[in-house]
Amino acid sequence: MRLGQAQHSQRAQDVLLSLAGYAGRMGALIRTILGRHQHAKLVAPLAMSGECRRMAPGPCSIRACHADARTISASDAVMDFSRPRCTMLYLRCAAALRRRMVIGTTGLCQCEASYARTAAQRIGILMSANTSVGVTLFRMLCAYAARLYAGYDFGIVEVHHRNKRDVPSGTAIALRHCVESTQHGVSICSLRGGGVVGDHAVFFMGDSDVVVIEHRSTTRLHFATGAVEAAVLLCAIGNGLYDMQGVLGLSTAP
Ligand SMILES: NC(=O)C1=CN([C@@H]2O[C@H](COP(=O)(O)OP(=O)(O)OC[C@H]3O[C@@H](n4cnc5c(N)ncnc54)[C@H](O)[C@@H]3O)[C@@H](O)[C@H]2O)C=CC1
Ligand SMILES: O=C(O)C1=N[C@H](C(=O)O)C[C@H](O)C1
Repeated sequence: MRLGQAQHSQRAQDVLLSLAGYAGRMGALIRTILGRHQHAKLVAPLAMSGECRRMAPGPCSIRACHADARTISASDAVMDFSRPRCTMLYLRCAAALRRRMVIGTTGLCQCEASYARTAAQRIGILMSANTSVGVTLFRMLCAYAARLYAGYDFGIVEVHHRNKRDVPSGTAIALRHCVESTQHGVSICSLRGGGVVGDHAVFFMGDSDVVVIEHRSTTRLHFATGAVEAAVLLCAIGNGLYDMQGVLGLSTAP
C-alpha cells in the first residue's frame, strides 16, 4: 500500500496544495509528482515574480512573492521549500487562515522555529529538514546505534552541492539531536561542492574500531515523494507540530 492511501480513503476529496518555492530545485520535482498524483493537486504555485517571467513567458498564473491570502485559502495545506524569510511569510498566512503547513525549508533560526511551535497550536505543521522516508529510517537507526555505542565518540559529516545556503544541513542538526540524547557536544563537519545532492554519515569512534552509518541521496526524488505523502497525511490529522516519524506513525526504534 502506498503511504497515505489508508488515510486518504477517509477523505472524499483531493488534497489541495499550495507550493512555495515552486521554481526551485525541490519545487520542480514536487510539481511533477503532484501533476500525476491520484489524491493531491497543486492549486497555488508560489514563486518570486522574476521567476514567473523566466519560467512562463507571457501571461503568468504564478503568484508573486507576497503571501496572497486568497491563493493560500484555496488550498488545504502549504508546502514550503524556499528560504526561511519566505517560510515565515507563508506560515503567518497559513496560521491566520488555519491551513496546514509542511515546512521543508532548512536554516530557520531559533526564533523562527519557535514561532512554528506557537503556530502549531492553531494548525497542523510538519517541520522536517528531511522529508525522505529513507532518511527518517536512517535517523531512527542512528538513534538506536547511539544507545548501543554509548561509550564511543560520535561525529557527523555532511556533504552537499555548492548552491546550498545553510551550514550545517538541517538533517545533520536533526541527526545531532538524535544522538545527543546519549552524548553531548557532537561535532558536525560540512563540505560544499559540485552537484552532491545530500550525503550524511554518523561516525561512532571507539579506541580500536569505528562504525559509520551513512545515507546517500542519488536524486532529490525521495525528499519530494516523502513531502507530498506527508502533506496528504498531515491533512488527515489534528493540530500540532509533527516530524516525519510522527506523521508516518513510525514507533521509536527498540
Ligand atoms: N526537507 C527536505 O527534505 C529538503 C529540504 N530542502 C530545503 O528546501 C529549501 C529549498 O531547497 P532548493 O529547492 O534546493 O532551493 P532553491 O534555491 O532551488 O529553491 C528555493 C526557491 O524558493 C524561492 N523563493 C524565495 N523566496 C520566495 C518567496 N518569498 N516566495 C516564493 N518563492 C520564494 C527561490 O526563488 C527559489 O526558487 C532549502 O532550505 C533546502 O535546504 C531541500 C531538499 C530536501
Ligand atoms: O539543500 C539541500 O539540498 C538539502 N537540504 C536538506 C538539509 O539541509 O538537510 C536535506 C537534504 O540533505 C538536501
